[in-house]
Amino acid sequence: MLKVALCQTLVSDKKLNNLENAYRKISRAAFNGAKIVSLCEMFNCPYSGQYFRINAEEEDDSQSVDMLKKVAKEWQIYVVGGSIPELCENKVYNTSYVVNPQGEIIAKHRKIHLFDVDIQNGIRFKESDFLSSGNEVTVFDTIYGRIGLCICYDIRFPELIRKMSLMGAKMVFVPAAFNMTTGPAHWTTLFRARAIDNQVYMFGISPARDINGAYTSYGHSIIVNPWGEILNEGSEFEDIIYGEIDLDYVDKVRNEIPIYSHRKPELYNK
Ligand SMILES: NC(=O)CC(=O)C(=O)O
Repeated sequence: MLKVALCQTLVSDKKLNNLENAYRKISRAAFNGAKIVSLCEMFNCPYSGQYFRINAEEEDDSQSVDMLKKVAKEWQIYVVGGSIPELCENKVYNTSYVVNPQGEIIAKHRKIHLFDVDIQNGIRFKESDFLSSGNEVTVFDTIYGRIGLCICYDIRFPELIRKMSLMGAKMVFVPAAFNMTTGPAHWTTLFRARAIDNQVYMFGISPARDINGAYTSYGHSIIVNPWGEILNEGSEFEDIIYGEIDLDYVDKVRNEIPIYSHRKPELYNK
């Protein structure tokens, strides 16, 4: 069994506080036996357009990435570093870095699909006013197997998670920040659906809810198994959500319902 932890942190506009809080939460999760620990989307600044560029960091000169490397090495764990605003050639990306137990970056995902929505009587958000989009599907290898990684709105594109699964991922991490319109409506269903679709473990990692913040996150960080069952789910408050993962269970479910050998992509992959 593999212990995984999701750190649902309360993110403020004080970057150093966010980094210290993330460092403490990751350390506590590792002390409690977690071997893979993940943070939420935009763990170093609020998930709101006006904060992205002023908090953006270049990969080679990043307090946030340095913290991830330090804590991963200290505790000999994998850290999925939620996401941060990444500055590169004057563009800002919503980027997740993954660090191995040696403190090295082993993967980097730039959010592919930007959250541009306008929901009547609900949320209006235009991420593309502030951010540029990534264009790569991200999987990475660990001693526990291959893992997929995407960010928040990316989960709404089933083809993306299917692609990661076809590339060999048995677990998919999704640092995310759903809100009070789409969270109650879609969060749980999306994670359960992608888990059942692809027979993978799905991990959703949200910031804690800040009702006074510029953007109110839903919270409810979640772990779903390949059968679509919720193994653990947080509340709206700060917390660490743990799950015991059995990767043989992925194979068991895939043998019982062999969708990968039954699929007929020639009919629908046009
Ligand atoms: N914030 C996002 O990127 C996505 C989201 O909140 C949603 O899909 O709903």
